[in-house]
Amino acid sequence: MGVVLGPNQYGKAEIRLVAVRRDGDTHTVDDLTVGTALWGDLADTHLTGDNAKVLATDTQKNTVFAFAKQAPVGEIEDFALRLARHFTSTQEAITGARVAVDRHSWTRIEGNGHSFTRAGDEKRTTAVTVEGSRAWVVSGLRDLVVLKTAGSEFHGFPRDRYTTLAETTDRVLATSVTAWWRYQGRGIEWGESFRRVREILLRAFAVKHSLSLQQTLYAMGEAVLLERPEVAEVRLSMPNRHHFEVDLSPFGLSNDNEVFHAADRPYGLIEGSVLRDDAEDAGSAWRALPTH
Ligand SMILES: O=c1[nH]c(=O)c2[nH]c(=O)[nH]c2[nH]1
Repeated sequence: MGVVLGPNQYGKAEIRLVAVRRDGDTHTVDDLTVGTALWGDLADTHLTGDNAKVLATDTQKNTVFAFAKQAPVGEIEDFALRLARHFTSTQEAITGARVAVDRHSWTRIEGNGHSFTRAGDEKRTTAVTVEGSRAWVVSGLRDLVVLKTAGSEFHGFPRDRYTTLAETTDRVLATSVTAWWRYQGRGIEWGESFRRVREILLRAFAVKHSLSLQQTLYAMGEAVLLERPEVAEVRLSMPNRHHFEVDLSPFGLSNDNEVFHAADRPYGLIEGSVLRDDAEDAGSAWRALPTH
């Protein structure tokens, strides 16, 4: 029997970077979590411990901080592309790099140039992969929590001996959306595209009369692809945040779809991707994409 080294990569995960830019008393905060991953000719370190080709993960972390000083962070896609290209172009052994960035948003406290409030849990994300002269960009968002109190049904599912779930034609539908979308083409306005895709996802969630969260997922992905030519594929992960009608009959009260127990676990987890049938090949776009 022989043993060989399989696919591998290494980098620094969850680098917490906060960069403040000051324009007089008007300050801007870039609050990012950055992850790097490099791959290439790295058999030696695994097989013999020879580290001659291993750019230390500590150096990768330092590079992220230094880049934030040397130029404004700007759009997270551009920041990630600059870093990934730096690693692949300066280290001969490194043939590929993925840089993932989450942006945590801060909202200015009205009337004050240097005080902020955390805008909630939602994060804007990107994961950029560079191999040689090629680059792939997968951007998205995480923890966008949405809820609707009408326009959601769930029925017609099989009833076997273990089924207790009641059919419903009027339920509360809630989820925390994680979305990734893969870009194709050139000259993309990252910020504008992000804002438009986010709007489209929200509108589709709100407007689509839902017979299942799966149907809503497809409608959300489809809406993005119909309106945004720069997007080749959308992947969605949506936990079903169940809202169970509480039985108030022990208290002599009726419950006419008004009072719910919002259960946090377990939850249904509905995931899927929607793509153009003529999408550009995904190449290495999804390689090593962090899914947490
Ligand atoms: O939209 C839903 N999809 C399911 O697959 C499912 N399963 C379940 O118990 N409730 C729901 N709701």
